[in-house]
Amino acid sequence: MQISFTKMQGAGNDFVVLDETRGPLGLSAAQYRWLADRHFGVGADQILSVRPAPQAMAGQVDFEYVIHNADGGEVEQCGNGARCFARYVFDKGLTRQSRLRVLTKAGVITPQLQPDGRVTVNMGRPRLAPQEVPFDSVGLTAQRVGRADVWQLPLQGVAGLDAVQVTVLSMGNPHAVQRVDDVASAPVQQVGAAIERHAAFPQRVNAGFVQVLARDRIALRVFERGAGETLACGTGACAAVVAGILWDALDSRVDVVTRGGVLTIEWSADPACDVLMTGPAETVFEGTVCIPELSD
Ligand SMILES: N[C@@H](CCC[C@H](N)C(=O)O)C(=O)O
Repeated sequence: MQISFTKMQGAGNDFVVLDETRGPLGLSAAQYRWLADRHFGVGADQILSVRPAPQAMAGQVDFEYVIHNADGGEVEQCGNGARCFARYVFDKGLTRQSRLRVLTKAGVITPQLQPDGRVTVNMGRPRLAPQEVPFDSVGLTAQRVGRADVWQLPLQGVAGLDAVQVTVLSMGNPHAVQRVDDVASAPVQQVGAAIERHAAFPQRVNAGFVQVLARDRIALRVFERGAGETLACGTGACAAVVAGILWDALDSRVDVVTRGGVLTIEWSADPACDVLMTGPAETVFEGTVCIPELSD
């Protein structure tokens, strides 16, 4: 099957974007994996499928978008992807609105194109209750840091560590955030992979490593569920800032320095309030590709 695609990136987190506004392409998980493969396919951290608003929600949302990780699994939310999505539908002439209501698996988000080319997305409220992550805290102990629970997560000797301390929350997708002294030398690969598949996270988890540089600036690396370490993770940046504010280590507007660029996150510290994320979203190239017949 031959398909057209657009390659995009937001702070170096890269995407293959597929236009499914005229009907679903019906790709299998193996075909998503193939598209994401950097050696045999196009190469991406995630695949974004752009769909029309479902009929039952016409008038309430403008579009729907579906996210698949590089491992082929469908997931709930993607911050950098949400910005690329908004840039894509506007630049392709699929809408003339600069503010959109977009249905995702985790609910409705509202991206807004900014005059400087960046995109701000209202990512909704953070979900802090363990069952909403989901996070199975049975048998684990927590300590209170500021207003956050910091859980002792056993690792059984991964990277020489018995346990790591994480704050757990959902931005529509699950995150476990830990504070480190030096993010550059943090064992993100080994510890991130162990946290991603830790038994306490029944749907696996994205693992964030945060170095607090100032009350309005952090450095962040994220080992993403289903994709490994990426150059930036938008929901990971939101989760890190929410955790840092709850630890009383950050103010309400924070620049997040990732390996691929800077994202600005705003949150008022009220759990009922939404998190705002602002950052870049750019098209890299367009192409067509012949996808092999692959089933799972
Ligand atoms: N890169 C994304 C997050 C993509 C999904 C994530 N790997 C998950 O499995 O939840 C972002 O920018 O938020």
